[in-house]
Amino acid sequence: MASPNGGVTTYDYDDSDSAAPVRAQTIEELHSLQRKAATAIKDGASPLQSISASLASLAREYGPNLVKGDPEAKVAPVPVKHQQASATIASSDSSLKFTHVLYNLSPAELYEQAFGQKKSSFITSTGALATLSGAKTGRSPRDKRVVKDETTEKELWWGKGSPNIEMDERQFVINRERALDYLNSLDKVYVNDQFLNWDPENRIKVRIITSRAYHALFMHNMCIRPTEEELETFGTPDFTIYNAGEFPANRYANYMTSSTSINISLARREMVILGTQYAGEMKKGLFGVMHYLMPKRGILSLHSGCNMGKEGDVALFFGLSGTGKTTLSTDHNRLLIGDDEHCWSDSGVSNIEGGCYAKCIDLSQEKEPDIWNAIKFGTVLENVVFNERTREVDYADKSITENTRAAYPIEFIPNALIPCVGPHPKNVILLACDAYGVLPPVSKLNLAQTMYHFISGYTAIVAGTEDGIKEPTATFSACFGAAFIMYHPTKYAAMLAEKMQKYGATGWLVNTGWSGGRYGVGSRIKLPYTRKIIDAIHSGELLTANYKKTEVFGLEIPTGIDGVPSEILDPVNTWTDKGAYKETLLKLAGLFKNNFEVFASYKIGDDSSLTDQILAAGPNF
Ligand SMILES: Nc1ncnc2c1ncn2[C@@H]1O[C@H](COP(=O)(O)OP(=O)(O)O)[C@@H](O)[C@H]1O
Ligand SMILES: C=C(OP(=O)(O)O)C(=O)O
Ligand SMILES: [Ca+2]
Ligand SMILES: [Mn+2]
Repeated sequence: MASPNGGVTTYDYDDSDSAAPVRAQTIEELHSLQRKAATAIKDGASPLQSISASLASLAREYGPNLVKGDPEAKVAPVPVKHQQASATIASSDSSLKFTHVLYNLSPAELYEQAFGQKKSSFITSTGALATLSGAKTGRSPRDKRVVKDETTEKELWWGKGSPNIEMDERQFVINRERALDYLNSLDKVYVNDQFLNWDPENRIKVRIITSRAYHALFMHNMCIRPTEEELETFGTPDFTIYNAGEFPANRYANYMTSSTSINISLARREMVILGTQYAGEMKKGLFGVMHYLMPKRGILSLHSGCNMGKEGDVALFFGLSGTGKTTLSTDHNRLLIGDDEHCWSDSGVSNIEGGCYAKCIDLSQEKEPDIWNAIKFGTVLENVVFNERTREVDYADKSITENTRAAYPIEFIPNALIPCVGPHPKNVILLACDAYGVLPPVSKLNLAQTMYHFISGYTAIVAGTEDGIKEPTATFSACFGAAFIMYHPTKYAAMLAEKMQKYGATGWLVNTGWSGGRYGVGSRIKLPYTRKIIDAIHSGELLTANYKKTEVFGLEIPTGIDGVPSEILDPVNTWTDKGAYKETLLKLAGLFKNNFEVFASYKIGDDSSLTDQILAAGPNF
């Protein structure tokens, strides 16, 4: 204590002061006082037994020697009971080894695990967990394989344009065994049991088994978090992910074209990941599964963000990765239902996930305050660059990738609507990030045009989200998410048309991409303008505005919107070289026409007049 006298500082080293001493006699005792026993997951064998079954080789009756808890905790292993039986049918040395299972750890525990595990995990100045996903910083769609069997051969979309590249059942179980052998060879694995879909009647139980603590935290944030009671009665999962992404696929195996492989067996209800640690692979993989399961129940799965106004008006934001679903659905004046994956059933909309996965390249506090503030303790920051000393993140830095990401639980957004469900949508907004700069910032669509553009799914793939993409590249991604759909696009389109008609939703096409010239010449439409456009859609202002029709694409464009310079509403005004504009417009129209040819022979819905109208809703030139 500082002495009040003469400015001389003295210190009191007396041990016999009045402060109560801690009630510990030894340092170990003191440490044990620090942590209060948690009531969390019971030590009972039931989740372990179920995990053991998940991790079992198909050639053995029992799983590996699993034990709950961290090996570092140095408690004697108490293996799951039936494991003892496996000793009698032990088939290799690996069955003598114990693998510790860390089950549904909390974010704080996962932070500590991540720090111990990798040199690449750090805490940032705002408390987020910054980490690296390794060699892959985006999805690898060319390495996705789906088991083609008698059922899926008939049911799924295969061939040109389809995301489903086939593999057989045999190769699936070989890859599964490779992943399991890797996971079982580790001292510890992380297991999360969680849910998908906020609609209680259509909730799916998922289990994620992974070698990396950051993957477990990512899925903790992204899937719906069970309560303790829900976990006790969790039982057997409906779908399991084996994430052995740190270990490569065998590139000499059948159907493999690289050491990265993402495999889905719908019959086995399993996904195996080898050779990629990009976390988005898990969430988007499960999305594919929902695209299979939900339509079977008459529920439409949507690659869209979703929010709701104070009056209960719901809007969907369809768009391929990086086109603005997360940014535009996270709106301070509206309730966030979800940023990426939804279901539309007869009772309304529901979010599939429990969290958001925002791109954070060039993130600014001013333009995206809610996302900015969500980057705090518990949030996973993938592949960002930060100051070595202050640990402040530099969101402008693309040294690792342009696809830097933040994954946070949805309740980190202050106006999230929990549970994440809402009534039937009023507005269906198709986000197209046009790298050619010729699509209007906003157009009102009739039903046939909405279907035409939904099936076309024209946009740019922005740099980084997919392996090998270095700059915005024009693409047609059916249903604005062709990489994730399972059935033919027209199946989803017919369902969307039926629901939009039934519930009277209005379609809009919003260009969040370029204006005043193509990528490299023009510039990206300013986010504040896009926000004003979206506001005018929500408020109903755009329903009653004055419209004119564009040439070639025949789009209805408003002549004025509050807060948006009128001249940008018609893209021709923003191009200095009008000849180049027309040429580019025709080029894009030609691409649309070519792309749609494969869909021209499909009937959409029961109403064949709709099919004709959709065909006529494309560009005319
Ligand atoms: N006019 C605009 N509209 C929407 N997003 C824009 C616009 N201009 C720039 N952006 C940026 O584009 C990115 C959109 O990404 P995001 O919302 O995460 O896409 P998605 O959720 O569809 O994958 C964000 O980084 C956002 O800041
Ligand atoms: C996570 C992804 O998508 P989105 O940008 O739509 O969230 C992705 O495509 O890897
Ligand atoms: Ca003292
Ligand atoms: Mn998103």
